[in-house]
Amino acid sequence: MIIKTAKRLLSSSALFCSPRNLMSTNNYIKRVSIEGNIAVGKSTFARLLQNACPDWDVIAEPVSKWQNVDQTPPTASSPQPCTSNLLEMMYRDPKRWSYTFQSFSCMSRLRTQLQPLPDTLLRSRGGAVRVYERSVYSDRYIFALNMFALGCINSTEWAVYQDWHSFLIEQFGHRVQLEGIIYLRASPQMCLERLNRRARVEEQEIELDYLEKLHTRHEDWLINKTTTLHFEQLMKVPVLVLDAEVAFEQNPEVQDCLLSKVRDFLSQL
Ligand SMILES: Nc1ncnc2c1ncn2[C@@H]1O[C@H](COP(=O)(O)OP(=O)(O)OP(=O)(O)O)[C@@H](O)[C@H]1O
Ligand SMILES: Nc1nc(=O)c2ncn([C@H]3C[C@H](O)[C@@H](CO)O3)c2[nH]1
Repeated sequence: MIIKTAKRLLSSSALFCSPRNLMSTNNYIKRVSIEGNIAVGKSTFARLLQNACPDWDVIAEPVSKWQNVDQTPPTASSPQPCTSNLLEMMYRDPKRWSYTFQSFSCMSRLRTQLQPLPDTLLRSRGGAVRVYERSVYSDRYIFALNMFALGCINSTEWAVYQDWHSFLIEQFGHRVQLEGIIYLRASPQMCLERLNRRARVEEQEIELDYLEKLHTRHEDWLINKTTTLHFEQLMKVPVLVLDAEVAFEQNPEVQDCLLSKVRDFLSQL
């Protein structure tokens, strides 16, 4: 009877409905987002986490969706799907495309955060962990807010964005909450260096000033706590700050140190 009930709970979205995401008496799902400036190393760190903790469900930021927005479904007469690169459009003409970009990025993040848990995660012993690269919260409190401050989103667009963002987050409630945030922190200069080394074509025009503004947004939200937030639970989410200035990619000792900080953090959530 208990097993049947647990199976039903695990296989349904009821999993997300209780205040602490109860999976069974001793088992919780812990959802954590990795936040940080552009090119600080979130994807690299996410891959490191996935390799070190194969039981965890680590979900990448849906950048390729933004680079390939389907315009029309393929038909018999035109079998090649026609796509546009919204990331490139946003960087090329931010005043024209920032609102469109934020609505699409936020929707894609929401979809990601609402994805049902895979069976492997549900079976994991000692509690399930899901890690997202960024979240619906950084969409608003880092990027959209910054675009508004820069005048790339006008006040009507900002009011509309905030209205539907608040409505959706309130409607989905526990299903889109986070139990923790990992903040990868490095200087904007270091991020620019990594960004240039990575050389993503859409990002060629990004300047230090833009990364400095985004850095300040992260600091205000996650360290100084001066950003005005609109969700009570978000104000209380614990934040683990990791020094991402160090080159951890080729350094197993630094990797082990970072991983143990993450494990300790998760064990306390
Ligand atoms: N700790 C590190 N030390 C040195 N280089 C790094 C480090 N972390 C990442 N890199 C390199 O920096 C570049 C950017 O890393 P990555 O793509 O992981 O950044 P990101 O934070 O996911 O970027 P975005 O904000 O665009 O999603 C890559 O070339 C990666 O190899
Ligand atoms: N304007 C804007 N709003 C977002 O919500 C957002 N999220 C990510 N990005 C940019 C940063 C990297 O170039 C690239 C990959 O992270 O996409 C964003 N840009």
